[in-house]
Amino acid sequence: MAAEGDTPCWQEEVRSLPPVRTVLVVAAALVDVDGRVLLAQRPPGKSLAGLWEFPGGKVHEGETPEQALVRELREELGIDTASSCLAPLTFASHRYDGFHLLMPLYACRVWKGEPTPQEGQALAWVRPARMRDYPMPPADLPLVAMLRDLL
Ligand SMILES: Nc1nc2c([nH]c(=O)n2[C@H]2C[C@H](O)[C@@H](COP(=O)(O)OP(=O)(O)OP(=O)(O)O)O2)c(=O)[nH]1
Repeated sequence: MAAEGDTPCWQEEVRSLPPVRTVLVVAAALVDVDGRVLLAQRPPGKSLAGLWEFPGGKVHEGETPEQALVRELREELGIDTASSCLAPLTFASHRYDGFHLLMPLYACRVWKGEPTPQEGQALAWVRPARMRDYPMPPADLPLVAMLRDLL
């Protein structure tokens, strides 16, 4: 066993951080028949503008994560899917300034309609091996490595 003081994870743990609220955001890796994943670019004016993300958004009061994701995919991309078409894949847990993001990522391979930007955002179908070419929020970086193994 490594000594606690020698490991980077331990160093991070002992830093004293002020308490913040945890925000639950759900996201989808929409996977097409060629194994490509849909990324959306965050529009100007939003936090993390210009970075590429998995479609999704915040879970509202009273919603299940799956209901929230079905709603977000309809609102953002104009597609319909169902809770039963969402397979839990992995999650991100990341401290931002002012809040802590907890983001389950679901795989979705079945939906109705053609994903179309409903909010002016750019879309790109990207192979997991090419995602490094698309700058993503810091919370997403561990997910990219996992997607390469999981999909
Ligand atoms: N949908 C999505 N959000 C992500 C990803 N990675 C990541 O850090 N986020 C963050 C960005 C936002 O802070 C939050 C998603 O919030 P949102 O999409 O519902 O709302 P928003 O853009 O208005 O967010 P904000 O301006 O209030 O921060 O999660 C991702 O891959 N997909």
